Amino acid sequence: MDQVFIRGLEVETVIGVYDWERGIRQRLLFDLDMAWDIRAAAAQDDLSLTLDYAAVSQRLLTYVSATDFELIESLAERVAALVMSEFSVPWLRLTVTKPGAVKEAAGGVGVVIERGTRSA
Ligand SMILES: Nc1nc2c(c(=O)[nH]1)N=C([C@H](O)[C@@H](O)CO)CN2
Repeated sequence: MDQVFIRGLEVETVIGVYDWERGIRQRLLFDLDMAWDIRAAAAQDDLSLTLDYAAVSQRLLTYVSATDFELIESLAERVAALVMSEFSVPWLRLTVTKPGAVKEAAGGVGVVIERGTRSA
């Protein structure tokens, strides 16, 4: 299964459960692996036949920066649904990392979700 990916997309948004988090913006990182058969685009060297990672990135920057969820789980579900419906992605794996949430966790903390159907 071919994939188009995005790594370490940084977005600042309102996110968090606690009162002190509701009035600030915090940095989140998004990693996305998205199923896409790239053969037609490669054969014709044509961007319109593939999944445009720049377009997906821009959409996520716009969407996420305007949200204010408490849980990263809630945000992850919305982002996955948006990417699948707006870009016709049949399967994805999404990692949302909240880098500053646990200071002792050097690599950040977060969630990983997989949604959709992954073909062979
Ligand atoms: N599984 C989760 N655990 C926690 C979350 C979350 O969104 N998902 N959020 C918090 C707080 O907002 C925390 O990030 C503040 O430092 C705690 N645990």
